[in-house]
This record gives sequence, structure tokens and C-alpha cells, in this order.
Amino acid sequence: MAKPEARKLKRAALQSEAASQERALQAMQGPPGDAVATTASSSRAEANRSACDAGDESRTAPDEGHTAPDEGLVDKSGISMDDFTPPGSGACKFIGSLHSYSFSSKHTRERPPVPREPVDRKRLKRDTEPGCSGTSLGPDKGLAQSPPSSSLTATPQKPSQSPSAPPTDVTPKPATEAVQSEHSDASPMSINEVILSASGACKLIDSLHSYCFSARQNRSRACCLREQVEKKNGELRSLRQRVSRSDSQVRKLQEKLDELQRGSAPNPSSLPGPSREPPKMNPVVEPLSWMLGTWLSDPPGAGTFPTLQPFQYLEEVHISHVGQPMLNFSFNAFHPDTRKPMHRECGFIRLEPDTNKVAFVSAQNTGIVEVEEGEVNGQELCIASHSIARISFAKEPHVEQITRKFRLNSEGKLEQTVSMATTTQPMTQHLHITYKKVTP
Ligand code: HEM
Repeated sequence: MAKPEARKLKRAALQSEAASQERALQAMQGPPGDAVATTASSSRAEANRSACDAGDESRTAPDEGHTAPDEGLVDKSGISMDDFTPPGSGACKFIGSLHSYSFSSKHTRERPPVPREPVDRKRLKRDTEPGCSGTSLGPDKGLAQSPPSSSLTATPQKPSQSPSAPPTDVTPKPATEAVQSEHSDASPMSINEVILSASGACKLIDSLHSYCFSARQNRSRACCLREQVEKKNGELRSLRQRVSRSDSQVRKLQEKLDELQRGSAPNPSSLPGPSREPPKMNPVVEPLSWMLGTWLSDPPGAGTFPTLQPFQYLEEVHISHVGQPMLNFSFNAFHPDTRKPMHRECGFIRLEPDTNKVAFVSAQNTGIVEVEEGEVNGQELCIASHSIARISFAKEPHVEQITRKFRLNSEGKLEQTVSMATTTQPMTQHLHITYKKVTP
């Protein structure tokens, strides 16, 4: 009489399992946040409660690394259960629905027993109720030694036993008999198999949670890395912009420099060649090489003449050569206070080859052109006017004679002394100035 009732119970349990499995599949296929998710959430809580109901036996097996719900929802790594179940987490909802399936199966098993159920079977079910951790069994460890259990499907599979689990053939005798009896009724699964199936399912679900968590961690790391990459890209863009701006400034400066060099370069028609090398000094002018360079008055020049108030002036002197047998010069005087240009003259200094005879040719802004000749001796040049000409409207009194003396003093400074005679004054010193060299 008891066998038909048992078969009914088992059928009901299997139907319940099938329905739960279907719900799980729907949760997997359906969009996140739908009714299935809600069911999954509540089912997960129920599953947790179910595991709690199992008392100490439901605690996590140390070798499985996941946490029993009654351990304050925090595992040994300090990760809370909330980490596994973020709001709107489709994966966790799905996993929760799997718990729902597991719980539903368990709930079916926990229904009040049919009155005519054999006493042995009731005892067996009470003693062997598994928790969601799956590996903990009753205090007598009866079912830890049970035959292979099923997984999510009704197909019998090997149980997830710990390595230390004893062989399956030590199952207590009454339970073995009951299972054998049910197998002989052509039922697809025994009660033990159903129970262990739920246990295996819980393990699988927990491992899915573990997967879900690690995937979530990886996603979080990926997001973090992506943010860092974006930040670095931004910095790189900024640096590129700065480099580009710098390049532009360098280009502009280079253009300016080229322009200045073009402006200071001699007329292209007189360029000696493509080389920018300084021209080699003609040996003819070598006796005057001590005069070469750019010179600046130091101190200011002193102007005198019997008809004039003494005055001071600044003067810049350029004496150079371009490889020809002569020197080129320019003297440019300025007012010492206003820096206003004053007297200016330019010309050439020639040497008669193989002699120390010097010809000084000058054109002045006052309208005078003159030729002075003399001699160079060491680092001193003394010359006197050979001819003086002027413009027709030159200011009076006219200069009639001029003498000059250049020398390089013991300090390495260039000195010039100018004397003149006018139509009204005898030869008298008009200028004395000392220059310091500022460029070669
Ligand atoms: C070899 C070159 C120079 C010659 C032949 C020359 C000749 C003369 C002559 C003839 C006078 C008129 C003197 C008078 O009124 O009695 C004069 C005046 C004067 N010179 Fe020179 N001079 C020369 C260089 C300079 C230089 C380098 C300066 C520097 C600034 C200068 C500054 C003056 C001044 C300020 C006066 C008075 C105002 C004037 O008449 O413009 N001279 N010079």
C-alpha cells in the first residue's frame, strides 16, 4: 500500500523540480529586472534560509571556499554577499533563480510526509537533509557515504564528494534497501538521489556565484584600466598639443633668425661663395690686423677745439676685411645722453704691398671726403691729410688739414686722436677717444 504513495510523492517532487528548472531557464533567457528576477531574488533568500535551517550541517565545507548564509554574509576574504548580488545584476539574478530551483526541490522534499510513508524513509529524509553548501550532511554522516547523486537533471551522476569521503557501498542498510526498492519500481531517481541532486545543484550554483563574482571583479578591473588608459590618452593629447605649439614657436624663431641673417649678410652679388666661412685675410693688410674688430668707446670720447665748448661723445667702430688687400671701416658717433647720431664716416684703409705705407680714404656725413696717408709701425698708425674735398655748401669754417693717430695701447684698447686746422684755427687737437674691443 505504501509504494503507490511513495511513487506519487516522487513524481510530485520531480514535477516541482521540472517547474523550477523551467523557471531557471526563463530567468536565463528573459531580460534583467523582469518578474523572473524578482522571483530569483526572493528565492535566493529562501534558499539562504533553507541553508540556515540545516544548522551547523549547512556550513561551508572548508575546501569549497564559499560561505554559508548564516555566517554574517561575509566570507573569509571579507567580501560581503552584496558583492555577489549587485542591484540589477542579471548574472546573480540568474544564479539566484538556480537557487530557487534548488530550494523548490528541497521544499517539495520538506512537505509534510504522507501518513502512510514508511518510518524508515521519514527517518532517512530527516537525517540526510542537505544544506546548500552541499557537502555537509547529517551528524551521523549517513548520506556522505551514499551512492552517486544526480545533478540538475534526473540523470544520475557522481556526487561531489570530498576526497576523504568513504566509499559508497557503506550506505546504511535501510536506506539502501529503500533506494533499491524505488529503483525496482522503474522510478528515474531515488529520494537520496533527489536530495543529493539538490546538494550538487547548490554546489554548482555557488560555483556560479563564484564565477559571477570573479567576472565582476575582472569587469571592475577592466573599467579601472580603461579609465587609466583614457586619462593617459588625455595627457598624451595635451603633451602633443604642447609639443606642436613648441614646434610652431621654434619654426617662427628659426624664420626670424634666417631673416636677420639675410638682412645682415652682404649683398648676394658680392658673396664670395656658398660657404659662410669667414674670408681669409689678405696678407697685404696683415700689418693692420691689430685694428680689426668692433670697438666701442670706453670711456666716452672727448671733443675739443678753440672755438668749441668741450664735449663728449660715444662712438662705435667697425674695422673688417673681406679678403681683399684693404680694410673696411666705419665710425659712428652718438650723443652720450640722447644717443642721437652725430658725426659719421666710412671708408677704406689700404697698404702699399710690401711697404708700411698706408692710405686712409674717408667720406664723412659733413660733406667732406678726404685722403690721408702715413705709415704703420708696429701697432701704431700715423696719417695726415693728403687731399680734402667738400660739398659746395659745406659749413664754415672749413677744415684745411687733418692728422690722425691710431694705436693699440698696453691694455689692448684702441685709441684715436684727431687734430685739424681750419680756416680760422691752426692745427689743434679736436678729438681723443679710447675704444674697447667688443667682437673679434
Ligand atoms: C676727422 C673728422 C672731423 C673733422 C674733420 C671735423 C671738423 C670739424 C670742424 C671744421 C668743425 C667746426 C669748428 C669751428 O666751428 O670752429 C667741427 C665742429 C664740431 N665737431 Fe667735428 N670734425 C670731425 C669729427 C668729429 C667727430 C667725430 C665729432 C663727434 C661727435 C665731432 C663733433 C663736432 C662738434 C660737436 C662740433 C661743434 C658743432 C658743429 O660745428 O657742428 N667732430 N668739426
